[in-house]
Amino acid sequence: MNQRLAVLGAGNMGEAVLAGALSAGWRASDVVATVRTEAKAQHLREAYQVATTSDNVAAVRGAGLVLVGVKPKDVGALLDEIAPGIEPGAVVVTVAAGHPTSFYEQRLPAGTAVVRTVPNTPAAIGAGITAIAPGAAATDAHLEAVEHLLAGTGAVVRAAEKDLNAVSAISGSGPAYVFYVADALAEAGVLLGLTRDVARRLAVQTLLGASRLMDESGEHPVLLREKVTSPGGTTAAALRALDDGGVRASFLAAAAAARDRAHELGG
Ligand SMILES: NC(=O)C1=CN([C@@H]2O[C@H](COP(=O)(O)OP(=O)(O)OC[C@H]3O[C@@H](n4cnc5c(N)ncnc54)[C@H](O)[C@@H]3O)[C@@H](O)[C@H]2O)C=CC1
Ligand SMILES: O=C(O)[C@@H]1CCC=N1
Repeated sequence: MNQRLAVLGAGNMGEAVLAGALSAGWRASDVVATVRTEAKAQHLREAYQVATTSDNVAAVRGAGLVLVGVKPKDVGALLDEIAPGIEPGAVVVTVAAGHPTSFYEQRLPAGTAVVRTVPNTPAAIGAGITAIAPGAAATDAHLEAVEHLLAGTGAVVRAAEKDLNAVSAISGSGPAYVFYVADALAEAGVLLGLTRDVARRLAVQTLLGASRLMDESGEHPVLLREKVTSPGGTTAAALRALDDGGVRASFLAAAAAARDRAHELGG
């Protein structure tokens, strides 16, 4: 498989993967990204010195790695468009939610290796986590090539394809849950009379510090929570209010809703 990379749809995720590939050592001269607007093309050329085009078929010709970065609703038409241009031996890597690898295999030349991935937006700063799963024709060597492609975006884990919609519900959508909590915490500070600026800084730095503490200490979140929660103290009063509000149950329902929606998007 050659090292030429075609990124089809360089939006939030496509651009993050592109940036990660470059930071992992990919040569900009080996990358082409497809775009729909000249403004986006100019941004990509200036920020990354990669080639850009609006022609998906031209982009996949000569590419050993093809990244599908469009929305789930646009994947089918894109695959029909590029199928005649796919190089023998190319690996098609997708970030799109929902569609199983069989959806790609039915539309691409017989025997095309497909690797389905679930990334998340912290990939843009090299702090993401991506789960990858092979389609029917993808070998261990193909998975290793995708791990190399994604190395600059953060952690990469292998998963069974049947679990990818659950992964999407936890880590794919997860950053949105965290931003939701950050916003709610900051608004709570405003309710208590803090300025918006101070409330936002307190919320963001608290999430950052707590995340680093979980990571660096390796301690279970329950133990860390207990260390904050003095018997009869303020945190216990707050946690009771969260439980009364059904927050834990809401997270369970939210994850199940995201998993089910991914299944729907996959047709
Ligand atoms: N945003 C996220 O947190 C995550 C997104 N995903 C998946 O990543 C995919 C992309 O999502 P985003 O990057 O957020 O969307 P986005 O809308 O930012 O990016 C999609 C890009 O594809 C372009 N595009 C659409 N049709 C095209 C075509 N035929 N040829 C070339 N370019 C085309 C659009 O102009 C846009 O720039 C989706 O399938 C989504 O399910 C997966 C995990 C996380
Ligand atoms: O909301 C979505 O559909 C995509 C998939 C996971 C995160 N964002």
